[in-house]
Amino acid sequence: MSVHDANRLREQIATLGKSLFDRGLTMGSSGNISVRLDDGGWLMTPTNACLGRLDPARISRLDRDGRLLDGDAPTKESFLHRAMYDERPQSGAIVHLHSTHSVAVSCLPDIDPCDCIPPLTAYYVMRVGRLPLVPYHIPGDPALGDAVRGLAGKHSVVLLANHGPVVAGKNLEAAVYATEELEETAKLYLLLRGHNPRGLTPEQVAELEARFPRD
Ligand SMILES: O=C(CO)COP(=O)(O)O
Ligand SMILES: [Zn+2]
Repeated sequence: MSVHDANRLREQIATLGKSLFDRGLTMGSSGNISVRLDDGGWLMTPTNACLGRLDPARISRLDRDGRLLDGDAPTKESFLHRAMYDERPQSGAIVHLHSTHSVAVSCLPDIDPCDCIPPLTAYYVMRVGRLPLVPYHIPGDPALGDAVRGLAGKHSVVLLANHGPVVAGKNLEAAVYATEELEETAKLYLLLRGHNPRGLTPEQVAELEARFPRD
């Protein structure tokens, strides 16, 4: 990958990070973003950085073993990102946010831990699919990496209990789209609780999965 391409990815992380932050999809210095590089390494947002005010030049660049090559120290969730990439060779980017409605769902006592949100809409099925819950861990716990390993092969999106979503995509734009779709569907799910909503049928879900396979 040329320096020009790596710089373009740094700019894209900063631009999309600001877009997510400006729309209130994550607050303060919460959340982190990473992109896989051609050499097997990664760009990751620095720890304690605000996604709304990233300096592209200070974004952390790690080698394939996770060693910092340049930029500020990486997110404390770098273990989590790397575990997800290990299981998903098809994924080129990961977004983790503390998006309010998704976090709210992650705190509910009665959700199905294998499938936290029912298939309410077509785009939710197309972008997210079945959403498993990862048991609570303290942020930055390396054990969180091990906890997602078992799930990430089958699921591009997982929900960390009492914390927030982790979303992989084939590229950063795809990961951001899936994050947005999850947050809006979490909002719909909360709006509809107690209303006995009519979700998509298994046949409708199967048709979407055949026509619009997720990566
Ligand atoms: O969301 C976060 C932890 O889960 C933010 O952590 P970092 O600031 O280390 O990226
Ligand atoms: Zn977090």
